[in-house]
Amino acid sequence: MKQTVHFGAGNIGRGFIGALFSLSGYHVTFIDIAEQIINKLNEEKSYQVKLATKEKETVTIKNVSGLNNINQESEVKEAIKNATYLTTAIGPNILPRIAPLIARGISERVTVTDEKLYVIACENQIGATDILKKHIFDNLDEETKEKIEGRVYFFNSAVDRIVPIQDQDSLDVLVEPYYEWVVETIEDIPPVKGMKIVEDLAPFIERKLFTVNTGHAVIAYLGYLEGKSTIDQTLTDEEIANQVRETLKETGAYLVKEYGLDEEEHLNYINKNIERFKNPYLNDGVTRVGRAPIRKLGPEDRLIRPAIQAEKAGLSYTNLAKAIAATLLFDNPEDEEAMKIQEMIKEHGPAYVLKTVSKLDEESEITKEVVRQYKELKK
Ligand SMILES: NC(=O)c1ccc[n+]([C@@H]2O[C@H](COP(=O)([O-])OP(=O)(O)OC[C@H]3O[C@@H](n4cnc5c(N)ncnc54)[C@H](O)[C@@H]3O)[C@@H](O)[C@H]2O)c1
Ligand SMILES: O=P(O)(O)OC[C@@H](O)[C@@H](O)[C@H](O)[C@H](O)CO
Repeated sequence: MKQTVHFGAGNIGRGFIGALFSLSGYHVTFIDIAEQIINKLNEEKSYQVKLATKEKETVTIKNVSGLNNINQESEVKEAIKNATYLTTAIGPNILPRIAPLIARGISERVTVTDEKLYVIACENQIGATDILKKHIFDNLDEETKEKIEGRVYFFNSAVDRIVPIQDQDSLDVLVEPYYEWVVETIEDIPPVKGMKIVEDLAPFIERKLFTVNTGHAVIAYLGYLEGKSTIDQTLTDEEIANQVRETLKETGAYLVKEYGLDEEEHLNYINKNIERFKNPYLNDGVTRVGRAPIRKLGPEDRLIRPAIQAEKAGLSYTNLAKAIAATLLFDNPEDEEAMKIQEMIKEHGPAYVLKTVSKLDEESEITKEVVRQYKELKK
């Protein structure tokens, strides 16, 4: 049986990427640090992916097993040796931590086989596979780096499926019916059901990140401020729903200009995504969607990059500025990054966060607008 290795047996790992490989005839070895999930995968050897619809359709995912990357290094390296694909859905911040083990696995693999290995990071981050590749290469010797040529391939990708936080006692995963997985390559690679191949990922990842994730962030942060708990519940608030639409008009104007998208088609894409957010069966929490605000305020991420690009293109970014201001007010005590931001604001003020986290000049027009809106929202 064909083999694949997937790092991160969480929501997207089990509910999307691992499931697609299993349905394409692969045995999926999930690698994770969560001992409970790994044990369950090895005991139960299958799980259900349940659709968040009225009918609650389910698909059984078979041929799965698990390994712990902390205490099963030799087994993980063996799995990497035998795999056709190596994918991740672990969170962008974790990529540097798993890279040394992947590098050791690849180093051993290229001494025993010439078979091709395809590495794809499935994270909400522009160029995530490039970043993972850099960390892997930092852990390889010169000889291995040369050997990798023509044997190990790295493809960037965009991954889209809303998967909320799950009941931790079961391997089953509730997912929305919609999905899109876009992979950038010009190589002729082994088929995987549901994987869409493109030559240029930029319009796909930016369209996804700056529509789905920007829209999601607006709902999460404004919803949190209003004391809402889920995304669909927040969207019943007319004012917030309108704010989402206005913000997506701003990112849309940039995307249409930058990538020559058809305006009407893009408006349909926005509307389709707003409908996805309204799914009442997902029960997706504002704190999950708003998680890790330091990452989300990064210069290349869903809020800052479209604001910078809009400003450069002479387009409006006031609604994006409001979303950024709301992010600065996300004070969820259970979110480590939110707490760090709150401490920074307390000591140095909001402009300092934008300077250090988002790399925005304190005197920039975007910073001034965000700070103005921060003060308004705080009232
Ligand atoms: N959930 C979604 O709706 C969704 C959709 C598209 C993309 N994504 C992206 O997919 C990625 C994963 O998100 P998720 O929602 O599945 O998160 P998750 O928290 O459900 O899953 C992450 C998994 O990684 C594991 N992990 C953490 N640190 C690890 C380490 N050092 N070694 C091994 N395993 C480790 C965790 O135990 C967990 O099982 C993120 O980049 C996210 O942005 C998520
Ligand atoms: O995963 P994050 O933290 O980057 O973003 C939170 C959500 O917006 C995200 O997980 C979406 O549900 C997902 O990107 C939909 O494809």
